[in-house]
Amino acid sequence: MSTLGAITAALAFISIIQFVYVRIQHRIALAEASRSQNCATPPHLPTKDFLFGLDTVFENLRALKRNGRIKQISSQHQELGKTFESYPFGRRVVSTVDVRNIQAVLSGQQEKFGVGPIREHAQGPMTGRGIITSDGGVWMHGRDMVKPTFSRSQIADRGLFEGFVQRFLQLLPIDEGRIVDLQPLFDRLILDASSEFIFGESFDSLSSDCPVDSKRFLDAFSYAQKGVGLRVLMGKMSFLIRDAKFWEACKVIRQFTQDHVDRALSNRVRHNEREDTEKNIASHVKTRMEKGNEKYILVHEMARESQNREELCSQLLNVFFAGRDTPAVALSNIFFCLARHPKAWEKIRKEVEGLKIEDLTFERLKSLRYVQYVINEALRLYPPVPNQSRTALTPSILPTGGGSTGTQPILLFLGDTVSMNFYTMHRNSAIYSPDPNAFRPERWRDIRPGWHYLPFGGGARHCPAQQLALFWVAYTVVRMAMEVKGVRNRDEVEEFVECLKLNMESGNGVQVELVRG
Ligand code: HEM
Repeated sequence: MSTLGAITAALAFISIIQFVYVRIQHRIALAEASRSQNCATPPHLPTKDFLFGLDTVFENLRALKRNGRIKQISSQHQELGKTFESYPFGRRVVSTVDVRNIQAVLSGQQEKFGVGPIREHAQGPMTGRGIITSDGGVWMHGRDMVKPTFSRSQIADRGLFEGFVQRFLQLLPIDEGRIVDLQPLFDRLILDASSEFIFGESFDSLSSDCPVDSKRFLDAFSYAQKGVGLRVLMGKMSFLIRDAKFWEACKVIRQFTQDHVDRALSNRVRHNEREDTEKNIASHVKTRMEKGNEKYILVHEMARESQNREELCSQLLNVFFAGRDTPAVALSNIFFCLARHPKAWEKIRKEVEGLKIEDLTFERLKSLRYVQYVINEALRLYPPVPNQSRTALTPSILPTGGGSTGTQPILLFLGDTVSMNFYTMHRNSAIYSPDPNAFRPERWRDIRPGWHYLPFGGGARHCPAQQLALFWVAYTVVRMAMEVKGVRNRDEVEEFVECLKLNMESGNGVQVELVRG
């Protein structure tokens, strides 16, 4: 063995000893501190590897590979209760579907929990630090920057979205007796709408001439997204991944975004010269409402709040990362259910009978009760974001889940992870009976589940784009109901095959045949 090899082996050995020592210390400290504060540990996920939990890691990876990771978590909860702990790679993860714990993490004690320790490292090279990756000041500033635009987007130009929907409808093979997978088409619809909203220029993926630089950006984005998934999995060991293409993709993404930011900043200078009489944002909004059809573009609105090129670029990429496809996944999951429940589609058709395109305002869509029930129900059963994690930024206490009765508080140490599974929580029979696993939109007539229903998250970090996303989703459902009489399932597999990338979508797509109304 060369000298270098010997030094590397020695260093690796010392690191392992150090790791083991810290783990043992951590477990002893945890047991002692728990006792002194009347806390108790929750049930453990059975493991043969008490130090590194490698069997847990491999079991999780196998479940992911056979498209069953979320179902695996659900059955672990069925076996072990609402809260349990495991030690993948030796790190403590407390998994919970108990609403009291979830509320504490996302709301009551939210300042004690963060996303930064996992996301900044994994996603930072791609998007930089911003609203999605970071905690504290960077997160708060991102939130302040996007908030006004998202609340104003409700009065945004509907005509623009209608334009995208018309292109989308033209691509549907209605009455052709052909099977179509709606999933990639929804993806293109939302990509075009979200790129227009975020960058001010649609990627035009629904038309055949998608511009070359948009295509390059998108390819780089998909590649880097996969890289981020792997980096989340590998955690601190990510330095072992040797993938030059990932870093090249990150460069392409940032360059593309910087060009848009530069344009927005120079527009702003011109805009200031023209409109230096504008006194405040409120009067600006009023002017726009009077004009009626001006567009809301995130990069322009954010350039009002900050002129820092790097910061703008990172915050924009953070938003694009969160919103590029989630509404498309929501639409796919909704149509997955509708294709299997023709009666629900009939009821939607009945509800939209007589509506015209110009009637489809934000308020009108909200008032279509059955459409709203269907959306709620599909997002309950198949939430696009089925799982969320937070890392303890300081020692903290979860209110419940510990001890033999599962009711004692649980002590968390700095660096422990809390993993919350919304998919399982959304199927709680105490809230969603009868048939919590069945698609029954009518149940929404009588239930107000509050914290038991979190497709858009909860607390300070809940989705700031919820209303905009629900508008896009409801608008598309209604426009399809105006054009299409029958959505017939043509997928031989009846049940949902889970495909977990960053979101959870149907692994078999949404294979249907469409019949004109
Ligand atoms: C149906 C579609 C959508 C769903 C189901 C959804 C779901 C969520 C969820 C569950 C969270 C919370 C994540 C957490 O707790 O860490 C979140 C956060 C976020 N979403 Fe959405 N989202 C959707 C659409 C969008 C769109 C269209 C955009 C942007 C155009 C967007 C931008 C964001 C941002 C920026 C955050 C981070 C908020 C923060 O950390 O303060 N989302 N979303």
